[in-house]
Amino acid sequence: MNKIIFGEHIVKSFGEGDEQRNVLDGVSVEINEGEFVSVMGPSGSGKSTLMFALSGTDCVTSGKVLFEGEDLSAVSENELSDIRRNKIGFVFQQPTMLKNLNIIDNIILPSMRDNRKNVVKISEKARNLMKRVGIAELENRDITQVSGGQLQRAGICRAIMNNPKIIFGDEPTGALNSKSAEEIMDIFSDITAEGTAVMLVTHDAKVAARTERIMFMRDGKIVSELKLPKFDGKNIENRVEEVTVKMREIGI
Ligand SMILES: Nc1ncnc2c1ncn2[C@@H]1O[C@H](COP(=O)(O)OP(=O)(O)OP(=O)(O)O)[C@@H](O)[C@H]1O
Repeated sequence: MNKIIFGEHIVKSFGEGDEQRNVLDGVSVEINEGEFVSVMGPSGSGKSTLMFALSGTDCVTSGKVLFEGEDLSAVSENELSDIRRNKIGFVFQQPTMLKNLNIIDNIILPSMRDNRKNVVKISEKARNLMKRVGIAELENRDITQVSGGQLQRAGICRAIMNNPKIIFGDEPTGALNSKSAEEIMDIFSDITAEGTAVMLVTHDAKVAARTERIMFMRDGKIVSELKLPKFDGKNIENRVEEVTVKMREIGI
């Protein structure tokens, strides 16, 4: 399996002098093509900071992040923004969409930046993705005229427009009811089956239980990992129980 990301002994500190604190304290992590992974841990344990470090959003204080073998701290600003734009997708709890654009325009906007001439092709791709995630009929709606789950589906379409190698999700189902959350997790599962890796940061055992590898963080370190078989639609209760037991074990 191809390695997409390799983070080696990542340290990220904030503050100076006596105030300096390692929010990531020597984290090593590997994410492979098509892997579905999640990160859990108490509030403030460094989950989002890890996501920002692995995605090149934020630089690391020491250690390395290799993206498909390329050291993110050694590439130029332009190369880094190319990687972030074309190889990485982001999905947040609240999709950040522009209010004056309808759903499809919000989805295609980031792809248009490099490719103004291909608007027909890009729109066609967006329509296919919207169909796939069940929001085909909403393309002309204003972003205020759709549900939270539908908006999140649009956010996922936007994140996968450029066929990224990996999608990072920060509590992507945090604002959704349980049915919508499950549907979003089904979409992530499908995406990983096609080879795109997905890494989710979550507090929700049910979300983590859908992934295949759960990293548990505490005080800036990965203190434990749980591997689960690929989810086949069955026995979610047992998976949630396994995650919950592990959470209790490490005091989350
Ligand atoms: N830019 C920053 N400057 C200073 N401290 C920061 C900065 N970003 C994060 N921190 C601190 O780093 C620690 C880890 O933050 P992080 O957001 O990674 O935690 P988290 O595990 O994602 O928490 P939560 O579950 O609450 O989202 C926190 O104590 C936070 O206050």
